[in-house]
Amino acid sequence: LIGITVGKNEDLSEWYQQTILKGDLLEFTDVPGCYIYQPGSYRIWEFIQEFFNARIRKMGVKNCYFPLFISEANLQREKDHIEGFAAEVAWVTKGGKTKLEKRLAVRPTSETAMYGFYSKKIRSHRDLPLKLNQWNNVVRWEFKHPMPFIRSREFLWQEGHTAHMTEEEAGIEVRQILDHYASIYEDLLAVPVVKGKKTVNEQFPGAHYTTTVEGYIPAVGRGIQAATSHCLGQHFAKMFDIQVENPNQEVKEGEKREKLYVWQNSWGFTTRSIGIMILIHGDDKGLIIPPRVADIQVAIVPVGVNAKTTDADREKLYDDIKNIAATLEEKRVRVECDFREGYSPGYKFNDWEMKGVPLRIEFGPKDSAKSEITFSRRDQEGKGTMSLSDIGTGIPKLLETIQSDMFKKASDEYAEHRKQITEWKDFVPNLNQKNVVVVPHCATGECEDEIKKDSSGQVEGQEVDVRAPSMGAKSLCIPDEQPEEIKEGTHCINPKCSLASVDVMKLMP
Ligand SMILES: O=C1CCCN[C@@H]1CCCn1cnc2cc(F)c(Cl)cc2c1=O
Ligand SMILES: [Mg+2]
Repeated sequence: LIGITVGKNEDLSEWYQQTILKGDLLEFTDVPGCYIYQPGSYRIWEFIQEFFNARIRKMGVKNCYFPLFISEANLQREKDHIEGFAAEVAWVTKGGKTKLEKRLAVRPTSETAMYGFYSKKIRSHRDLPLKLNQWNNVVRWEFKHPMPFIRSREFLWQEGHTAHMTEEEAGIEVRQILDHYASIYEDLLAVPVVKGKKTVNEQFPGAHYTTTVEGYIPAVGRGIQAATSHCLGQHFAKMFDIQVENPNQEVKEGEKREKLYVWQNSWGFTTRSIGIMILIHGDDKGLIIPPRVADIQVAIVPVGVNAKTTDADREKLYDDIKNIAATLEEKRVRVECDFREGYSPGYKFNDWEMKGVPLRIEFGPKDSAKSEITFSRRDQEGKGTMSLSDIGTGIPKLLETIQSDMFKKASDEYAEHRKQITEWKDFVPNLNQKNVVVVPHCATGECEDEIKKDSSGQVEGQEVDVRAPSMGAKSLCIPDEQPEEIKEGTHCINPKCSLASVDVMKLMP
């Protein structure tokens, strides 16, 4: 088992592929864009599910499951919703040898699979709010170059779909969910994100507005969409006839109540999050898994055992190691004792490093004599020691320190590469320095397109975006956190923009 043979900054996509394969997270198949999620990555997905399920349960969201296949009639219910997506839809046209009367779409997202049911289920305002979520897989027949976790033809996600009496109530939930998404990234995956709103160009056409959390991949030098929470407005309610009588209307005897369309939200978080975590935290030795999502948080490797070691001594050493593990497990630390025969400690160290295990403990006769352990953090060079009597409190604390140090390192790097500029002359050069920029912008679509055009060709030398060849700078979001004041008369970053002054700053990759 050899280590990663290429540097992360030398050849990112080769590094990434070796890191996820040798880290036993994922395996390729003979179907392009479809991957095997090995236990290592599926366990991370389970941590995310456990965390998010607890949050949404408190909000009254219930999990459910809708069919994988969507009739063409249903998919077509919302024309402009899918006209831009038609090329991505995968179809089933045969059952065995039998050609299907009507072909069936494999769900690319479940609005059209769910909202016919919503129309039936929601009869009166008393049926509101309706809040359903499903954990499932979706298929989108992407033609851009696939990248494991980041862009695949099939991926796992959760998709939440809610219906509310008012726009205000819907708006509150959109933001609550976005905060939970930010919390999954920051508190679980140690990945910093910027919360904001998508511009009209970048939002999902079926939405009233789209909020988003945007990550940043230092190795690529570009931002990445990390999760979205949309308010769909009444758009789908009109399409699927989801309406209730107005409960607040004053009506005279016998007068009919007016009907109101419900306000809907939909929100999604995908396995792309695992790829983002790998790309941000990994180093030249491969994976680094944040302790809160590490299946194995501590690997204990016996050292100083050799041919001269008597069986009795080795048994004694192994018993001591089992006691160390028991002490840690009592504190709910996830431990693995590596008693594999026939492998050197060095081999084992390399193996656990490639699997990204955040903390390694070595224990041998010398440590035993001093009643201490020797430890190595995966996120930092060097070794430390800790007396056996302290490990029950010291190791859990050390794991929490590793978690927060990983987050701080990534946050500092994101902040370092997020430049606030106001002059067009600084725009392209900053992209070339792997920065994302916060710029004054008029927020019009035309202006955005012009900037994209004016920053694509000229950006030679910019790292090729591992996700897709750079098509120029597209906007990531209008950050919630706006600079305290934007000086009066500040001009849109686009020198050709005809508007006099602007009042928003936008994050551009
Ligand atoms: O992003 C989310 C969160 C979770 C629920 N859905 C929304 C909107 C999804 C947009 N979108 C995204 N991709 C799509 C691809 C398709 F082939 C078709 Cl037919 C539709 C879509 C599509 O509507
Ligand atoms: Mg897409």
